[in-house]
Amino acid sequence: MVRHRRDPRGFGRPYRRARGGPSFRAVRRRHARAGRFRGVSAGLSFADVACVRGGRSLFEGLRFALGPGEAALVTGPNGAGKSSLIRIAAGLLPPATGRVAGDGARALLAETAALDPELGLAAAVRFWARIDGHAAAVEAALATVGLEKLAQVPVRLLSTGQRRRAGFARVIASGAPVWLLDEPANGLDAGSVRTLETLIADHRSGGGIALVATHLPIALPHAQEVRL
Ligand SMILES: Nc1ncnc2c1ncn2[C@@H]1O[C@H](COP(=O)(O)OP(=O)(O)OP(=O)(O)O)[C@@H](O)[C@H]1O
Repeated sequence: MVRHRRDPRGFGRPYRRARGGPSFRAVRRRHARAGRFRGVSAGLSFADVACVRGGRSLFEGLRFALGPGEAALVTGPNGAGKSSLIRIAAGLLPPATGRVAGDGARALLAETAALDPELGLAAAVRFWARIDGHAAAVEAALATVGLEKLAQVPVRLLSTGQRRRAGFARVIASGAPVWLLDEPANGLDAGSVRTLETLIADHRSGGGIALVATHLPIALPHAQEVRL
């Protein structure tokens, strides 16, 4: 007899494992983890923000507001200022004018993963997770991005896509409700992009926020579009 179990993500239909897809237990675990922001307020807003770099105005009057479970997709041609916008959101670059406000810790996935190349992967991610007070979250974060078998491998030996996923593990392990993702799909194969989309969806369904700058297609259902 086939036992149908309700989809743990609450889609109201039985969970059917796709070929090569995650097991029921894995999905349920991931979903439970993603639910950790319920009841915690998260927010991110830009009010009339302008950005000037090297004396050149990149954008001005930028406004948007994200609440729990929401996402924004930042798009635009090369040099439009997508990375600059993410850096402003992360507090690494001051806006020329306007105000950025929000609730909850922010985690940044930038072009470089900022992981010590000489350390083993788990140790390198743990370095940041400790600072964020979530050292115990590293193992699960590596498993979530499918890198658990490479935990002892020095970061410098990882492939481009693996390094990207390692950066994502760092974001997950931070426990921050606000994710700032700069070109998260760069270097990822098609399967890893699907995983990335699922992780962002899980994060949002748990009340997290995602601000995503990308020039590659990423499915972000019901996201606001910020076009530069
Ligand atoms: N530190 C800096 N000093 C001066 N100008 C800078 C600095 N960093 C970036 N810029 C300029 O700001 C502009 C926007 O750069 P940014 O990286 O934000 O664009 P982007 O939209 O992310 O581009 P891409 O799609 O190519 O990644 C570029 O013209 C870049 O040369």
